[in-house]
Amino acid sequence: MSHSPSLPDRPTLNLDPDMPVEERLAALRNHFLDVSRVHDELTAQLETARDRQSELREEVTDLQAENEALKTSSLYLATVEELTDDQVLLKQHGNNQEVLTDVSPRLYERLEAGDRVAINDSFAIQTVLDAETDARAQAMEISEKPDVVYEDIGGLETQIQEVREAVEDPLTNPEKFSEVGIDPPTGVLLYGPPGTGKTMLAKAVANRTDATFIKMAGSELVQKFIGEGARLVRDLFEMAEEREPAIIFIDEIDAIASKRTESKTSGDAEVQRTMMQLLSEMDGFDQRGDISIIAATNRFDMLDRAILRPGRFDRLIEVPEPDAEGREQILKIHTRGMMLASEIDLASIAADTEGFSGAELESLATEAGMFAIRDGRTEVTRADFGSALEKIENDESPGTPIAFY
Ligand SMILES: Nc1ncnc2c1ncn2[C@@H]1O[C@H](COP(=O)(O)OP(=O)(O)OP(=O)(O)O)[C@@H](O)[C@H]1O
Repeated sequence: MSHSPSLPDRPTLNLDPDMPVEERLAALRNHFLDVSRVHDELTAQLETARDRQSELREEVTDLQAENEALKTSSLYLATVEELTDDQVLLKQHGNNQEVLTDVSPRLYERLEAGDRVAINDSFAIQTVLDAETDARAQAMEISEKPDVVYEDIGGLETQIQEVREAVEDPLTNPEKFSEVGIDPPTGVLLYGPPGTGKTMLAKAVANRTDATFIKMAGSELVQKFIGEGARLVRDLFEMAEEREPAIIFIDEIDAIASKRTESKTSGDAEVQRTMMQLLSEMDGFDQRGDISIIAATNRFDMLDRAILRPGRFDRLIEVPEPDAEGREQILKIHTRGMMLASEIDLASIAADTEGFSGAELESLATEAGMFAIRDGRTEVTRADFGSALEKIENDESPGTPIAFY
């Protein structure tokens, strides 16, 4: 939309010195009138521009306020039920509570019944969710081809083998299963401590099978999108169907599938609904074709056993902390691109890092590299790894159960 109206023509004055005085005077008078008219026109245009400027300023202030509000708090989702003269009737998702709320004129103009909006604790509308900001897009991470390959994963040969059998084979050689007359596993659950490579395994199998990788974090389902969990789970499976072959990866599944707690708060009911939706999606799963589902958890002990029944997450794969050999392989992977001094023996660093996860070993290598940079070197030495170990040890809060030798 353009707001620059065309400028009036500049008045011209032709004075012939041979003209009689009266004619020249008349020409000058006309010119004066022309100039005054142009002046009035320009003044009017200036005023319009000023009005527009202050409108835009107001819009910026509104947007800044919206932006601040969005940054500061958790938001709840609601649907616009009805627009009254100057208020909006909303129905909050999750608890179906109906509220009448005031909105700024700018927002009011944008709203229609049926719109989904994010509201704060005092039911003020913070934003209207359109196609791009829809929770569905925000809650899921979709990647056509994740860039992790099996060779990037250290110390998990058995787990890689198991994941290949349980996920890769059903996608690439489904006849193997039909010939033997068995159903491939429905869901695979990877469990083990944080940072040990569970997400990497899921990404690598998606890379290998050219499947779309769709990740959703269980905690986000119930914390960030309050009232939306069940719908997002439904969307997740729909999205996978649209993009098959696909691998659905639900990280932190314990957030939606924990054993029931004693308390009966509305939060629990919401988590429960999300889990029920997941179970019903999985139960209707075998007609879905080329979709695999992998979940991960650090809290196997907390899981509701209902999700482990046959036909649900019926293949469990433990992804443990790496042993010394695993740590050496992981260090090898994460120092691949580094120039290591010849004195460095990764096996001995592996021996010194008992209790480290893959993610921690990766930070160790990065820290060692940082020490070399600080010292103006491109080659990384054994001493850099020593300093990195010390730094990580000091950064750990007291009582963190990581053993250093
Ligand atoms: N076995 C491994 N081999 C190589 N790198 C690893 C390994 N495990 C972890 N890493 C490194 O740590 C990072 C985090 O790993 P990943 O996200 O796969 O862990 P996770 O088990 O899914 O953790 P969380 O349970 O916290 O989600 C990886 O990007 C990788 O750089």
